[in-house]
Amino acid sequence: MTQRTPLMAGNWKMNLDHHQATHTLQKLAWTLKDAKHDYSAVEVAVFPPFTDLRSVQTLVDADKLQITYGAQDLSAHESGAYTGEISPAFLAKLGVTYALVGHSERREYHAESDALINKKVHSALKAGLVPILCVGEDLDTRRAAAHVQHTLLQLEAALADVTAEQVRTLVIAYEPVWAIGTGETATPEDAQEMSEAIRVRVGELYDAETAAAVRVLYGGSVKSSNVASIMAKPDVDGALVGGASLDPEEFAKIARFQAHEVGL
Ligand SMILES: O=C[C@H](O)COP(=O)(O)O
Repeated sequence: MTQRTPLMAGNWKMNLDHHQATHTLQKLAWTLKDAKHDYSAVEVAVFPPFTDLRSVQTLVDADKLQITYGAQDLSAHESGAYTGEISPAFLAKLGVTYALVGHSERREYHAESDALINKKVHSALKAGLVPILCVGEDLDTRRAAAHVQHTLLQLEAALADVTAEQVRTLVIAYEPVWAIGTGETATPEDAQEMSEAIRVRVGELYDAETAAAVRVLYGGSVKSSNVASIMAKPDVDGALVGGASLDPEEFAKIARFQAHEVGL
C-alpha cells in the first residue's frame, strides 16, 4: 500500500508583508525545531504572497529549513504580454515546490473557470511545480445535496489531459466554501465523505495505484483543536489552513497533531 506523507499547508492569503513573512517563518521553524518535528512524518509548507517569496527562499536556504513553500496562484502562460501575471517558470526559479490552483477565492473574485484552472494545472506541471488543486461546493449546493457531484465535476474538468503519472504527484484540496474563514468546520465525516469520493473518482479516471498515491487535503476553519479528528479519517492526508496558519505557534500545533493526540 502506498504511504502518503501528510501535508500541512498554510495559505497566508493576502496577509504578511516580506518583513512579517520572514519573522513568521522563523518563529514557525524555531517552534517546530524545539518540538523536534519530524518533517518526513508530516510535511509543512507555507504559501506566502508573491512579494514575500524571495525573502522566504533566502531564509529557507540560509537556515537550511525543511519547511517547503508554494505560490497562491500562477499564470497559465509561460511568458509574454500578460500584465500582472506570474510565470510558473519564475516561481520554479524561486525554489517554489507547490502552487495552489483554483482556490475558491480565485474562482469567486477572479471568475476563474474550470477551463482556466485546467490550463493552470498543466502550466504548473510543465514548470515542475506540484499543483494543489482546490475543489469544493458553496452552501446552496450543499443544501441541495449536490456537493459530491459538483466537486467531482470540478475535479474532472481540472484533470483533463493530465496523465496518471502526473496525478500521482498531485495534491487535491477539498474546501467547502461555506467553511472557509467562517469558523464553520465541516465534520470529520463530511471531510472523509468527499476525500473518499475524490479518491474513488481518481481511481475510475485512472487506476488504483494513482488513487492510492494522490494526497487529499481538507480545508476550512482548521485549527489545532479540530485537526486531530479530521486527520483520523483514512482518506484525509492533510489540511489547507488559512487563518490559523498566520499564527506560527498555532500552525506548529496543527502540524504536530499526532503529538497532541498522544498528549506530548
Ligand atoms: O486556503 C485556505 C482555506 O481557504 C481555509 O481558510 P480558513 O482556514 O481561514 O478557513
